Amino acid sequence: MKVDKANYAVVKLIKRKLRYLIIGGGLTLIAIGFNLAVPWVMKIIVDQAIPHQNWSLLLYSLFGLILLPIIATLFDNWGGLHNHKIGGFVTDQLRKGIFYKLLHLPPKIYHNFKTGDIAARIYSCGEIGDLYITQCLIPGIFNSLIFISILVIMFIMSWKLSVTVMILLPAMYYLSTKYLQKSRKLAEEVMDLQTDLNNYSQEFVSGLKTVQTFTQEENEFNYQSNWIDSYRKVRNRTFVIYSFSDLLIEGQRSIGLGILFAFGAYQIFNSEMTVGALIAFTVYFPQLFGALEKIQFAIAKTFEYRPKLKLITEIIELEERNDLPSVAISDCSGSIEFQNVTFSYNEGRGEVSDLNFEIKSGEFLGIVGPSGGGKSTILDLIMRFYDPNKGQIFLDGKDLKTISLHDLRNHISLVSQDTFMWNRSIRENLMYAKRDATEEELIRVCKQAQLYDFIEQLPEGFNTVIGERGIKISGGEKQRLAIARSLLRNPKVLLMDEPTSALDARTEALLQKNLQSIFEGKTAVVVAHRLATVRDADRIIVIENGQVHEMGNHRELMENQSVYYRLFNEQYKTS
Ligand SMILES: Nc1ncnc2c1ncn2[C@@H]1O[C@H](COP(=O)(O)OP(=O)(O)OP(=O)(O)O)[C@@H](O)[C@H]1O
Repeated sequence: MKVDKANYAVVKLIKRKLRYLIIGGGLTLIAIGFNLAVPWVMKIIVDQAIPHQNWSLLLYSLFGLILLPIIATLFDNWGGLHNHKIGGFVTDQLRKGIFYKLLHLPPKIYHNFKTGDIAARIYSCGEIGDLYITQCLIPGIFNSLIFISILVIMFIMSWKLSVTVMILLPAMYYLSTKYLQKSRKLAEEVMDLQTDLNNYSQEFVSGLKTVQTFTQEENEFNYQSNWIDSYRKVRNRTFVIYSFSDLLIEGQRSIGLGILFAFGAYQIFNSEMTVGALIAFTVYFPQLFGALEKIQFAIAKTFEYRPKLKLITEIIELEERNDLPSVAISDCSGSIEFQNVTFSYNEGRGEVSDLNFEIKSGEFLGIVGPSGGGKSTILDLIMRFYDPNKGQIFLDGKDLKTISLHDLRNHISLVSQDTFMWNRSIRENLMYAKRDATEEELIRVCKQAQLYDFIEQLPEGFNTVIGERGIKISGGEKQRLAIARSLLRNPKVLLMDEPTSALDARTEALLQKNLQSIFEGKTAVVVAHRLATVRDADRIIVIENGQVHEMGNHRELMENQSVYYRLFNEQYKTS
């Protein structure tokens, strides 16, 4: 079997636990030895102890017959424990590998994966380690040893009968592997369909409200039904293939045993073989077939798990950021500069181009402009979720790429449009930003974000659990919670993307009043559609089609009578 990149990753992991493999292997080999001795003892009883009425030999042999399988099982399980540890280790390492990689990948890469797809890959790690390695791969290797050992013993007992077995085996093996190839293809199909189901299930639950809003229940149900039907058909076909190979193996075994008895009897008639040897052969033969079955099973499972393993290693081997050597920054004043910055998500899509502007330390900068112009992209570039295709961004005169990512994000905090909250308590969600925050700090930031009154009314207060993605609190409360969480970090640079879009007019006005104190000593960059949010900003940048269209404070921009003036009048009229 070709060792491809995916298998190589597992081989590398197994190598790290070589001592388990050696100890487990040693113990299993001892178990194999004890097991293989059993038919030989039978031969001694039939050929020597019974004909010569040798009672002491019979007694010792009987002891052997009873004890050998028990001791073999003991060693087998002991060895199995070590193999199990290897499987567990591989599972853990693969899972940790995926989690670590996802935590460190830039969004440009992980946005290409679907949630269900990733969940399926994380689940598959357990199958690879616990099922594949412990129950297929390692037993497959040991059964190859058993297979060879039995053949050697058989040759010692009767080479003629062994040659008969050797002729039978390849023909049987060829037939079975033909079916295994078919099952490999089906396994890949089942895997693809399973991934689709995972993705769909995740989307389905999140989209239930939308389905009901647009009365699409029937269409969605039909879509699911078609999917479930095709999945069942593939599963059925897999079952038929597997059942047929079972039938094939059973048939082969029976025919083989019949031929063995016929030749064995013939050899006994010609005094070329003893009855004891034939009895031993009849015990070894099923063992030989059992070993072959397990080898076949291991090969079949290798085909089944290879695509899963490939999907896992595909994530683990993804390139992380190709950063320049970074420097730590313990303190920063918070000045930011964009120099000839051009960036696009995909070829020519979602572009911001040739951005040149400076944000002074302590300045309150507003960013406004039509939807899709590139405002959020600017914030993401400052956070280094993306890097410019051309040009540079500086923090305190240092290129962002040269600053340690950890330090950069310690000094800069982002309240994004799509705030994510864990299904945990308000306290835990807040303390996500600062693990050692005191009660006083929590209260202070919640007051600043106009959230404290709301928390005080809750029976559980800070300990209220807010549901998945914060579903149990309103959009506006979630937004204020996100602001409070960011403030807890006391960042030098505060980036806010539509921080008041979900607030009612009164709460917005209250928060607005607090902005001066919130922004004190910080550089603040606020993206807003509602121009009132940034009206008091020191400077406002108007972004249109990915470019800086105009810049100035509210009064200057109004005098300009350009895009800002138009937007302001549109809002003024509508309100
Ligand atoms: N992850 C992404 N992949 C590809 N294109 C993207 C991605 N995110 C945004 N875009 C595109 O980039 C452009 C700028 O998006 P951005 O979110 O920066 O605009 P915006 O000015 O903040 O818009 P809005 O005011 O509606 O939030 C848009 O055309 C958008 O479709």
